[in-house]
Amino acid sequence: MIDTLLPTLQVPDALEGTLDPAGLFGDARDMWLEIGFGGGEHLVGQAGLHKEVGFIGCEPFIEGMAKALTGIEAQGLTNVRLVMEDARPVMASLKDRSIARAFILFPDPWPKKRQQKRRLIQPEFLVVLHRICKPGAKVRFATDVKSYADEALQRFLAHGGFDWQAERADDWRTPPEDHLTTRYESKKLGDCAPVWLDFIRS
Ligand SMILES: C[S@@+](CC[C@H](N)C(=O)[O-])C[C@H]1O[C@@H](n2cnc3c(N)ncnc32)[C@H](O)[C@@H]1O
Repeated sequence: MIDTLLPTLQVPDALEGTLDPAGLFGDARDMWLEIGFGGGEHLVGQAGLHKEVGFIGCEPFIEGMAKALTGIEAQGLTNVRLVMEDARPVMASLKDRSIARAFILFPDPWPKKRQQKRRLIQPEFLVVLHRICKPGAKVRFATDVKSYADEALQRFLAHGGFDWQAERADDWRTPPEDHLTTRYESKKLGDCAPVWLDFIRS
């Protein structure tokens, strides 16, 4: 059931591959997705700047959800739906080519070698991300962990359906002009300055 009154979204398993997110807002607007929005600073900030766009944010932790809801209410935003869940089943529920932009900002770094298999950016994750993104959709990945930056870049390019955005490929250490700083990013916990990888879904 999709709750259109509260800015939250429940996704039943039965919707696999069929949920058209544009329908959440009753029109054919572009839909942007943020995976692991943390406290929601970036999600809420972008939603305030782009009221014509519909946003879906996935974050399994209740503290982040509560923070984002507070921000949504404070700004009176009506263009955001939050899902308090692992993003992967949510992504699996979405229709092909239904997302115009996706953000994966400072995902859990799992820096130790034995933990790295838990990282979000896996080949099978990229298959689903590619399926749900429209051709030409922008996908932004950021991390401040060097081994994750290297691994994610290799995996995006190995997929074959994501082109590294040319102007950003020359300048991956400069925050993109349209970026809004996140809480985790400000903590500077990683082992390198943030790396910004912007891809275009081919
Ligand atoms: C390191 S924090 C970064 C949060 C935020 N993007 C920021 O930059 O402040 C990573 C976030 O991803 C969330 N997360 C981890 N696994 C996830 C998953 N499978 N789906 C959605 N969110 C996830 C965590 O709960 C956490 O809030």
